[in-house]
Amino acid sequence: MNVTKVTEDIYQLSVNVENILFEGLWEIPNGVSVNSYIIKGDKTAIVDGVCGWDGVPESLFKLLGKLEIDPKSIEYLIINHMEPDHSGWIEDFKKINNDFKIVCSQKSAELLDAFYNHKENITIVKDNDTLDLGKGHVLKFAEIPNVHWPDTIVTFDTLTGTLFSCDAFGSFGKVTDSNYDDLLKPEEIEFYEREAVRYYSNIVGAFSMPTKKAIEKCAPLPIKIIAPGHGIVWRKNPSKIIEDYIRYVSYQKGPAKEEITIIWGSMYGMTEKAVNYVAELLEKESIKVNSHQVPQESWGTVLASAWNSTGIILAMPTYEYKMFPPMAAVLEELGKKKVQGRKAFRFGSYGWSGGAQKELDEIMSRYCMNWDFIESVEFKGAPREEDLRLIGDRVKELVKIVKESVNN
Ligand SMILES: Cc1cc2nc3c(=O)[nH]c(=O)nc-3n(C[C@H](O)[C@H](O)[C@H](O)COP(=O)(O)O)c2cc1C
Repeated sequence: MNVTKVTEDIYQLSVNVENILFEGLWEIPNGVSVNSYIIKGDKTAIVDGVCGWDGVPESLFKLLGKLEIDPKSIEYLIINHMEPDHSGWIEDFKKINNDFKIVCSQKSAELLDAFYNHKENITIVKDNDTLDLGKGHVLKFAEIPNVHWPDTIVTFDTLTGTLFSCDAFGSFGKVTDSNYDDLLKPEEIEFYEREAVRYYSNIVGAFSMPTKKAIEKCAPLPIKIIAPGHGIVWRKNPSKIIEDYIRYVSYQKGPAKEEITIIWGSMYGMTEKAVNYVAELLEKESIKVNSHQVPQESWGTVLASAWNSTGIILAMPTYEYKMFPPMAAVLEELGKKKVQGRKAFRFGSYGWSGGAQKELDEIMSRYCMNWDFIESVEFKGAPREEDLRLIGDRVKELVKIVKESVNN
């Protein structure tokens, strides 16, 4: 647990979570932080909570003691959204203070009842409602539904210009007590940028349109600091994470970066021979390439690369008259996350009937993915010289199309 000062009267309590699948599903090789904030006016408020506090209430007492905060003095608990990674601690919080008011959206209040059977002392807030904590800390609220739960709000401290943005502007990656952009080295900022794409594509990406609306809604606020529910706090250059998020939103429909992601699977190495040929060929082209074998690599990793990439190469054989199953699973997930408008090419081996291509076409159409494909190459058994040559020509054509579409 890290306890740090964000700015005058505002503190962050943050916990790193590791060795779990986030949402029970997404691999987080570099962990994730869950951040909570305390605002000390004449009255004290806590914004969101962190799940997984150990030894509550003792450890929490100790931490709040460090900040010279009497837990019983916390008058307001502001719930930006009810997802249990931020709200799962309410029961524990009640152990240290049972006399507090909850501030949240109408939808959060309904979820609070459903998840924790809590109905008392709730103030419902809507767009532009305010809460005066004293000492100039007037908090203003804005509803940003579906970023990423339907009940989500952001809380803005008008005195310090701090936006408590919940899941918006968040990233994966565990933090230290230097989790502020002004305290991090450029390579550490790059690390969090990679983790932000992974977080965005895995967790928020399906809600890119609501995220776009949320960014537009927050734009008029005089934001000086962005304090998200996950990842680092942006104090020196908050516009960096806003601009990054604007890019991530736009990547959903493409074009994205000048990158190609190869997603491939192979049972007996026939398709793999052609994948290796393509990988060697691409080394000579000046374009960034990510290559992921399924099912060996996780959905989350594949999705993060695909989100960033304008070009996608799919390579898989036919399996029981359909596509190699882990490829179908990954592609369905890309479809559900609405990864659209990619420039793409597919090749793969078959034994007798084929069938992979038919399922690929069905998935593309079912999820309205709108990928622009160069004609596929299928080969029986092992790829011959002429198959590899044809595949190579089409890969070069893809590189050209990707570059043109990014630079137009
Ligand atoms: C379990 C299994 C099911 C298969 N089903 C089909 C099929 O329905 N139609 C077909 O044309 N080939 C089928 N094949 C043959 C493969 O597509 C062929 O062996 C191909 O070369 C495998 O490529 P890979 O080594 O890249 O996995 C199947 C192979 C296996 C092992």
